[in-house]
Amino acid sequence: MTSYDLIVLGGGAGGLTAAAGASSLGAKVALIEKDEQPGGDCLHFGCVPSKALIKVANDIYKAGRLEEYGFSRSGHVKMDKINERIKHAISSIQEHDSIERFEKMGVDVYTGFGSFVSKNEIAIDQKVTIKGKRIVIATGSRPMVPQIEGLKESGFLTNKTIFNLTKFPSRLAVAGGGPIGVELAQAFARLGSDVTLIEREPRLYGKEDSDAAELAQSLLEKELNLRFNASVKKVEQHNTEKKITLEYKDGSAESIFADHILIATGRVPNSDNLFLEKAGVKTDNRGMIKVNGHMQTNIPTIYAVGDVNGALPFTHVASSEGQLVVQNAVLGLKRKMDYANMPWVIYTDPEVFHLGETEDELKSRQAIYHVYKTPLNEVDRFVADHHTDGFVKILTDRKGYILGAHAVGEGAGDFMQEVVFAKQQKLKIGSLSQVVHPYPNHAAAVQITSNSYWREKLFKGIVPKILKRYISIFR
Ligand SMILES: Cc1cc2nc3c(=O)[nH]c(=O)nc-3n(C[C@H](O)[C@H](O)[C@H](O)COP(=O)(O)OP(=O)(O)OC[C@H]3O[C@@H](n4cnc5c(N)ncnc54)[C@H](O)[C@@H]3O)c2cc1C
Ligand SMILES: NC(=O)c1ccc[n+]([C@@H]2O[C@H](COP(=O)([O-])OP(=O)(O)OC[C@H]3O[C@@H](n4cnc5c(N)ncnc54)[C@H](O)[C@@H]3O)[C@@H](O)[C@H]2O)c1
Repeated sequence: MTSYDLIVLGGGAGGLTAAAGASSLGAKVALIEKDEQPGGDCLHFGCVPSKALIKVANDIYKAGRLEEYGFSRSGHVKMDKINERIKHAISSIQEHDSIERFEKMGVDVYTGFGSFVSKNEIAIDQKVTIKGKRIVIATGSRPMVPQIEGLKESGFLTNKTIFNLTKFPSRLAVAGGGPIGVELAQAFARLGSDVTLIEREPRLYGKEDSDAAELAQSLLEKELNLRFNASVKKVEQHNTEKKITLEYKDGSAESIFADHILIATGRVPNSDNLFLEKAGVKTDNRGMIKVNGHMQTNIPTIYAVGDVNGALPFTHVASSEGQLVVQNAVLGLKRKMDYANMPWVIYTDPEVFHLGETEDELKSRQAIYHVYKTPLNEVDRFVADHHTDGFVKILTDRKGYILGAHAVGEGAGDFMQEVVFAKQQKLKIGSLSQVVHPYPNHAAAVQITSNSYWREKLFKGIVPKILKRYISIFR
């Protein structure tokens, strides 16, 4: 039986980072991936195809605005051309995640389904068994499909199938208003679909700061048919269309009609079928493999990273956890994950940026905090661009240390990055004021927000009194 320093189960964002990192340090590493090509959900069915689709959708939508300047636009979306763009993005990025590249790094790549035989042995397709001193579970998650009458019989889409449509859906129903639901609903609406988004809760962007959620939702309302406090009760196929019966929390019902229904109601971890019980690894009642801050499961030599551990289901989180595991499992360090500095972005247009605590979270822990907020109509570049929907909001403690930062705005996912740096480096908000921003860039929104910290400091309290006195003496 071949023995390894590290076996990595799953070749997505988390697993690939762990395998590459461990191998670069000289460890003997095995990577097991069930699909033909590594890359995981993000590359094949998630971030990459969705962002390729969003780009096309936004380009087409914005081209429609050219009518304001006397241009005219006509025609229909060609699904095959969109699919080509998506496939091109996937195949170009696939090169970084290819089996060949990992083999060149010295990693032994096994293609097959891995499952536990014991706490240090993994069987691949129940044919070959390999041994590992340490094992990393990085098997990701899959769509959670609720039990809905007639859904399976009528057929439905998930993120695994929506990027392969051959015919453009003129009417699309989307169940679930989380990041997957809102991003794809807006993209299809901008391509020309009549989209109805069905959300069980009373609002969208449930994990976002209330100000950001409220604004982003009000903007989406202009493009989508939104149904709140509603879930899908029944789906019936009538010739080429689906009749979708919605049930509201107040007991009322409504029927809508669509060509397709996308299910985006959450995720389930890929922890079943791994025979975790043979290794003694425990999961919680949702099947998430619970880990401590060092990413260790209840069996200290077995680690779990990425969506499967249920912490934060994002690609950059899976990669950061994979990096940390290399330090702990290969170098024997005791590093801990720092989720407080983990940003995320919902790529609707405008984008919604999130870092650290929201104002609601600060209120509920009765923290003393300050709010510095700039609407984008006070930022020259956004005014010139005619993109003033949005704001930057930075929340600090009494001393000016950043507790949270939230923004809505075109490009917010990029222009807010300097706040992530400042928070991670434990810098005060005032330090962002001292960074020179070339006029008139978008990130100036951050500088203007931090300037208000200085204004408050200089023009309130004891400082203005001292200053006045000093100037009068100086005169
Ligand atoms: C539509 C969509 C859009 C998204 N957009 C973003 C985004 O913009 N930004 C962002 O940060 N996140 C985004 N995400 C989330 C992101 O895709 C996930 O958080 C990320 O892929 C998690 O990485 P992972 O390594 O945990 O799992 P995955 O990337 O899913 O990798 C798990 C791998 O394990 C393999 N596997 C599973 N079981 C076994 C087994 N028993 N044996 C062998 N191999 C196995 C799978 O085939 C897969 O390749 C998006 C998700 C979706 C669905
Ligand atoms: N831009 C990004 O970084 C990005 C994009 C897409 C996905 N993701 C990641 O993938 C994860 C999964 O995304 P998701 O949107 O599938 O899940 P989610 O759990 O974040 O959202 C699911 C939504 O569906 C609603 N819902 C659940 N059951 C329902 C029902 N029966 N009827 C109507 N609504 C229902 C929930 O209230 C929730 O709002 C996200 O949490 C996110 O971390 C990230």
